[in-house]
Amino acid sequence: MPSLSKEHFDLYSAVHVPETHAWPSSYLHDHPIAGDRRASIPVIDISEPDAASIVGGACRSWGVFYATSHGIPADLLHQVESHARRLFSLPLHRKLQTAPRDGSLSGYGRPPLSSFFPKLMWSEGFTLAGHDQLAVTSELCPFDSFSFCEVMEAYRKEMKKLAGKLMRLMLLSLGLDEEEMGQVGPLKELSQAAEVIQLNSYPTCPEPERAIGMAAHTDSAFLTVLHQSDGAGGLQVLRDQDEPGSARWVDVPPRPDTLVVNVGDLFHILSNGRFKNVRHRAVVSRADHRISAAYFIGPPAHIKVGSISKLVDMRLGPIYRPVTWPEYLGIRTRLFDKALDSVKFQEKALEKD
Ligand SMILES: C=C1C[C@]23C[C@@]1(O)CC[C@H]2[C@@]12CCC[C@@](C)(C(=O)O1)[C@H]2[C@@H]3C(=O)O
Ligand SMILES: O=C(O)CCC(=O)C(=O)O
Ligand SMILES: [Fe+2]
Repeated sequence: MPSLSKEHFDLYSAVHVPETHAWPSSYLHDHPIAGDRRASIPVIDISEPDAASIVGGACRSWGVFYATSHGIPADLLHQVESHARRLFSLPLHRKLQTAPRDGSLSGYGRPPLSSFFPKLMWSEGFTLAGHDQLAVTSELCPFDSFSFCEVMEAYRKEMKKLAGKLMRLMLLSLGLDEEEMGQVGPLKELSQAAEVIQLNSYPTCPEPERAIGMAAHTDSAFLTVLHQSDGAGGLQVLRDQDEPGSARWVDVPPRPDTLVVNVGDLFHILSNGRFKNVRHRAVVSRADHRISAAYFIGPPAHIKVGSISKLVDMRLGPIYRPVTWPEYLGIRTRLFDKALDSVKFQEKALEKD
């Protein structure tokens, strides 16, 4: 069993933020927090007839929106959340027993972005990827692994249907017709799509102004659908489309009956840069133990994602070279924030270094 070193400080009983988890204020306050009402994330009823153009507008300008009429049963969302709470409330040594092994992504541990920062984040994660879910969870909680796995599998299926609808709206807004949509892009091999569920736990923090729940990043997949528990919230997105130097963190608080949808790097590539791969982070609070469940959808492992040819200026060519999701994840493991730049045609040299 891995040892319980200070690397695995128990966040749930903390009365102060140790140095290992104290982030420099220059990092935490790199941009101001938006205070004005204009900075509010679009809320979109995705069942409306004109949803595609509104979704397209939100993806271009924000890279994130709230979806209503999403069709995921409220009861399922509650069950996912309560199973996640129960999982994270297990003793640390039990959770560590499920740390990913033998190349698997699934299990308890720090998300990959953690290795790019000298400080630890005020959160715990549990990743469920592909068909190895059951093995991991039956080891973790033998007493109720069946219901945990059933709930997560039901969640995955519902989320996949929703992701299909969302990607259809996004592609429609980019000018693809029904026939083109079936031939190119994420809908072509939807049944084989790669999916990952990431459960995140952000325990209450005695000094929230010194810690970060999840450091700033973009997601790598096509898109992410996020359910967050009620309460103070914590998700923030970087709004950076105005004049240079005016970027601001905007709160994305929980709203009843809505899910948060954000554009990932691969949809940014697919749209040849039209959709914003939104940078986001999670802050923590003194009062709320927050849970989030992120669903990521990407192409099947063997499919290369390149820009849709209709969206490419023939004189300039595509901005990015085509990549598979596993290849791109590998690049991110080495370059993190610079991964997208490294697959830009103009900047190929970076990745060769
Ligand atoms: C498929 C994946 C996407 C992800 C890396 C991972 O292998 C599994 C966890 C995902 C996650 C969740 C937290 C933020 C993030 C950047 C990270 O470090 O781990 C994402 C990764 C991603 O979007 O690339
Ligand atoms: O918990 C959140 O609000 C953000 C989680 C997130 O960004 C992720 O899992 O990629
Ligand atoms: Fe994320």
